Amino acid sequence: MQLPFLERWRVWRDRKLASPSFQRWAADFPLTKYEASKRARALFDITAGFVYSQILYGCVELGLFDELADGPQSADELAGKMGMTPAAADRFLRAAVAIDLLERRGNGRFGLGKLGIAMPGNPGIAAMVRHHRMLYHDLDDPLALFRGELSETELGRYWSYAGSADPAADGDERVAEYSLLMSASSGFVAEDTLDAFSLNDYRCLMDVGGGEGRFLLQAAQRWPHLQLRLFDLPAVVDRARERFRDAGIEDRAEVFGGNVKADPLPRGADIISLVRVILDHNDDGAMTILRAVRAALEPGGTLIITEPMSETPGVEPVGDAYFGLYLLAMGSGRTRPPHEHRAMLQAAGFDQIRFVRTRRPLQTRLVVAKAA
Ligand SMILES: CC(C)=CCC/C(C)=C/CC/C(C)=C/C=C/C(C)=C/C=C/C=C(C)/C=C/C=C(C)/C=C/C=C(C)/C=C/CC(C)(C)O
Ligand SMILES: C[S@@+](CC[C@H](N)C(=O)[O-])C[C@H]1O[C@@H](n2cnc3c(N)ncnc32)[C@H](O)[C@@H]1O
Repeated sequence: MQLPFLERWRVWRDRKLASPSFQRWAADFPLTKYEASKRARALFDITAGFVYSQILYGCVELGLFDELADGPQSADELAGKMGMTPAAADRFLRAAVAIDLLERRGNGRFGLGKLGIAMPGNPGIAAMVRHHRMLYHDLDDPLALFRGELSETELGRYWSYAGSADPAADGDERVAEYSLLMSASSGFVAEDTLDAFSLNDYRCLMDVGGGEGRFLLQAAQRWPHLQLRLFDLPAVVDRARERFRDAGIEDRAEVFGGNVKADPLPRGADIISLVRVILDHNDDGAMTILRAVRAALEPGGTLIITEPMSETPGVEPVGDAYFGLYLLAMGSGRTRPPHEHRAMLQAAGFDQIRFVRTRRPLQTRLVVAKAA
């Protein structure tokens, strides 16, 4: 069959672009050389990505960002703390400078660079970086992961509920680690969501899959009239209860332990939140959760879903490449594009579905819906 004209033109163009002689020409020609070098650099950075990640990991493991937050130091001063010879320390520090984690200062000293500067104030990022060792391990043979040839993955073990037939039976030690990581990293998600959507007109917020309660703690601070409820697996809610006690809000915050896929949710909240919850579940599980939420709301009650999504303009690699592979390694769930969220919400009995702009769509996107 003859291809349409546009397709034939694309085939011709791609053959041309693929040829090394054209690439050499394009790298010299004034009108194409900027784009040519941009593309070469982008492919190089993808190739080198793991190396850059390991440098970041090394900085975090060595506590370099906190160490240098108090002022710059030389390689000689840092070498002992890094457990390296001064020459090795110098090589490591130069590598970190090259990717903007650190910066050269006067007298051969090293300080925080324009990317590293964000690290000391955001300990959640360091926790995230550390736990990526498991992901790198699971991705050692990416095709084996896609072909389902790995009998077990490190991330699957870590996120115990992901592969568990009865997640509510999981013990304390299995949930402690991931709950802490989520709590440490939930700052941006909670802040950006609550800045984008006011809860001023609501009476009772129930956070389903609320982890250690960081989202509710932030909501409690902003809206002192709000009653709070947290629903999560039994071993997780024990940790949330402690947090609420420490924050002195135990009289406003009730906790409920259970399995959202099997147990009915308590009724009475006029708004329910699902924060980084739906993406963890395959379509059947996600629909079960949405239906359980619908059943817990009166008609007109509100649901907010806040999580990273697929097909997010400007940050496409985060939804599809990063979380796509992360969730595959975890053993369940996927990021979904907005139109799939909409269709699932409609099928679960919601209407007036709207997407609300968030500050950093890379971290989280927000959809609001009403129980029909
Ligand atoms: C000074 C002049 C001339 C100009 C100013 C220039 C300027 C604009 C400077 C800005 C400086 C500044 C304020 C920088 C701030 C930087 C920040 C806040 C950086 C934040 C970085 C955040 C990162 C790297 C977050 C990473 C998050 C990750 C990897 C999240 C992973 C989440 C996972 C794995 C979640 C799992 C949950 C599950 C299981 C999927 O449900
Ligand atoms: C990715 S974490 C998000 C935690 C928190 N919302 C946040 O953003 O930091 C997913 C949460 O859902 C909870 N969860 C997973 N499966 C569940 C189930 N079947 N029933 C109740 N909670 C569940 C987990 O225990 C965990 O706290």
